[in-house]
Amino acid sequence: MLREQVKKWRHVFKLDPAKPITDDAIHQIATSNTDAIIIGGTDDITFQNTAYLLSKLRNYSIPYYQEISTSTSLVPGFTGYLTPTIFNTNDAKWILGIHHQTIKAFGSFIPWDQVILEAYVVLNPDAKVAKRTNANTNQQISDVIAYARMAEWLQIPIFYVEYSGTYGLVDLVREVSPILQNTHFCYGGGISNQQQAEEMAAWADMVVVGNLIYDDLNQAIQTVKWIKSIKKRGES
Ligand SMILES: CC(C)=CCC/C(C)=C/CC/C(C)=C/CC/C(C)=C/CC/C(C)=C/CC/C(C)=C/CC/C(C)=C/COP(=O)(O)OP(=O)(O)O
Ligand SMILES: O=P(O)(O)OC[C@@H](O)CO
Ligand SMILES: [Mg+2]
Repeated sequence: MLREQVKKWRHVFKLDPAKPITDDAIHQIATSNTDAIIIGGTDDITFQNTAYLLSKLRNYSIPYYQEISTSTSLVPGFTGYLTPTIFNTNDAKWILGIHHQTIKAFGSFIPWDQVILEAYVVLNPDAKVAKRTNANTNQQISDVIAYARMAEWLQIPIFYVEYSGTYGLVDLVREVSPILQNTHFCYGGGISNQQQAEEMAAWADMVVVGNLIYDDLNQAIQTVKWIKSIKKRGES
């Protein structure tokens, strides 16, 4: 089951189809010992730019997942599909509304064993994803803990604390960490150096590195060893 594979991920790179990247950079990412590559972003994601990245990644044995942000950019051929639901918005369309429309359109063609739900809590008010989804980013730690409990209750495979574009609150990640037992705890946002990578890896099950790929590829590649060398919570 893909869902069981995903729960083993410790380090993941997120490639943005809207950003140019060289074949050499893709090669370095795909052979970096990361656990998986996610392809996704908020703006300017198209079938064409997603299919282009998929065509490059097909040369490698690493799992590659599409994180679906629009139904028109869905591309067949990925190892699996990550489907976000935004917990901290009042706008129902980003919770399960667009999902309903997409499921209605695709009907029996959906490969359900490849589709994995991610419960997002979006916390950087300046991120495009926060603006797009009308996220209520002004959350207390106790609010995020309650969202984490909901993800466990609903048996959602991934709980994603998303600070896209900025480094988040370690205290928040530390306090949410023990709540999640069966749901995989993902942190993403602003990882750009060893200290940040290690701090978040101590509490999150999985850390996502995105922008650093485009800002400083060599440093991004190093995050794999930094994150994987840290024992995560509960490990002796
Ligand atoms: C044939 C085939 C491939 C079939 C597969 C069909 C399939 C998998 C169906 C699944 C059905 C389903 C449930 C689909 C969901 C459809 C959908 C579009 C849902 C909406 C998802 C959603 C809430 C999107 C909001 C945006 C978002 C959360 C994007 C995720 C990526 C992300 C957080 C990027 C970070 O963005 P940011 O850094 O802010 O911005 P930039 O990177 O652009 O700067
Ligand atoms: O791009 P950064 O800030 O590294 O964030 C990674 C990921 O969580 C974005 O969805
Ligand atoms: Mg981004």
